[in-house]
Amino acid sequence: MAATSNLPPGLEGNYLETSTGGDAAWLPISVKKWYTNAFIVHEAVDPTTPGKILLGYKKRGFGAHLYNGFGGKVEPGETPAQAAARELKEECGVEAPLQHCGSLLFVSQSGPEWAFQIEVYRADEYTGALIETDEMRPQWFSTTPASTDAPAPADQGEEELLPIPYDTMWPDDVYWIPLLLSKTPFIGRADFEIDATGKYSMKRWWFGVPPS
Ligand SMILES: Nc1[nH]c(=O)nc2c1ncn2[C@H]1C[C@H](O)[C@@H](COP(=O)(O)OP(=O)(O)OP(=O)(O)O)O1
Repeated sequence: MAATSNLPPGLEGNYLETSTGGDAAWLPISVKKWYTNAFIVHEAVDPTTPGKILLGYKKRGFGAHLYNGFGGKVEPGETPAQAAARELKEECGVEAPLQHCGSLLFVSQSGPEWAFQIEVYRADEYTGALIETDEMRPQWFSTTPASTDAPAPADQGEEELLPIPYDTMWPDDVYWIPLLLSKTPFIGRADFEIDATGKYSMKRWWFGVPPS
């Protein structure tokens, strides 16, 4: 991993680069808005009980038709941790002992002028019953990478899960979800351009982890 000399503007601290790309100039940051994103992850127990991650299919609004964690705006008077817990409950009905695991900065100039500061949380367990809401349809995915030859789960009443659907997620997710899964703290920044069809494409990105 490379040293931190190329940390993008808007990120601070001592971090080692894990991935970077794109050759556009970093966009200026005007208004920063705080958001949250929360994930439930069940670790693999053994080869027949692989790990799984809970994602939600966003049914409307920003990021509609993409799978993501559960989250939204931090409201005035709330801490990001409080907002993460509230959004998780509102969007899929459950409560969880969320732990902060990463901070992400997403910047775009085309469309509404925004810089999203997203605090990312993860929990190993949850309480309550998962429900589909107007905003999100929850779905479990396997955390076993699609390319490995791991055996399919044994037929013990366990549903067979699809791999994480990176093709139907924000394009930055593939760079930091593996860090979330391995419980490695992370930070990152990604700059986006919106094309004529309204699709966000990533023009420059950088992700990193603290030195071990
Ligand atoms: N590039 C990106 N990659 C990613 O993985 N998640 C992103 C992202 N850009 C935004 N998000 C997440 C953060 C947050 O969980 C969600 C946006 O939240 P919402 O659409 O729920 O926000 P709203 O403005 O609707 O807020 P609420 O009304 O409070 O839910 O999208």
